[in-house]
Amino acid sequence: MAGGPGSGKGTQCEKIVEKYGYTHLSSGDLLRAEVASGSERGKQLQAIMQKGELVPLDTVLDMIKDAMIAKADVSKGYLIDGYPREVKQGEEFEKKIGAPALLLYIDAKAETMVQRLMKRGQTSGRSDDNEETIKKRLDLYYKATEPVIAYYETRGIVRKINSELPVDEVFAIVVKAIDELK
Ligand SMILES: Nc1ncnc2c1ncn2[C@H]1C[C@H](O)[C@@H](COP(=O)(O)OP(=O)(O)O)O1
Ligand SMILES: [Mg+2]
Repeated sequence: MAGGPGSGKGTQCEKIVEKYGYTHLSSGDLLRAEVASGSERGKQLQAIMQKGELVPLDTVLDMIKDAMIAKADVSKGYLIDGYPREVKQGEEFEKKIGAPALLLYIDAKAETMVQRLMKRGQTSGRSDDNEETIKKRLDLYYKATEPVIAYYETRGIVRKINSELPVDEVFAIVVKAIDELK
């Protein structure tokens, strides 16, 4: 699953997990868990995320891979949220893990994403949900992450989802895209 910060990825993932029982892996959540553990690596990650930058590729990919392996026996499938963030991450994922079956592209306007993040920032406790970091995250999204979508478009696995709609309407489109796969 791809989409800008605040586009609604986490919200839709939660609903997908509820309906399909897939294993949800959010690269952001994995990284935040590492930060919360207070480890040395967590401290380095915190500094990078606070600036709205991308953490080193190998760190994220190893975390995702470990989490996938941990669930391999019981998983009905994996839902990966917020990764790849740049084309290089996508290429490495294919090499180390495999090719994804579907890319859900959760699409909202920049203005909408900023509004949602500012609102989320009132309660999320996320140190990157502030105006300055949000702006950097959006810039980075347009620069680094949008090309990822073009990369997967050439393989015909991208389904673009209009995330300007209310949550349940967005989810109805998501369900259609997933069910078409089966
Ligand atoms: N379709 C929608 N309509 C209105 N608000 C939405 C929405 N989808 C998500 N939101 C809200 C929930 C959150 O407070 C905020 C960001 O959503 P999120 O799921 O945390 O985004 P992401 O994981 O892509 O950063 O926007
Ligand atoms: Mg999220």
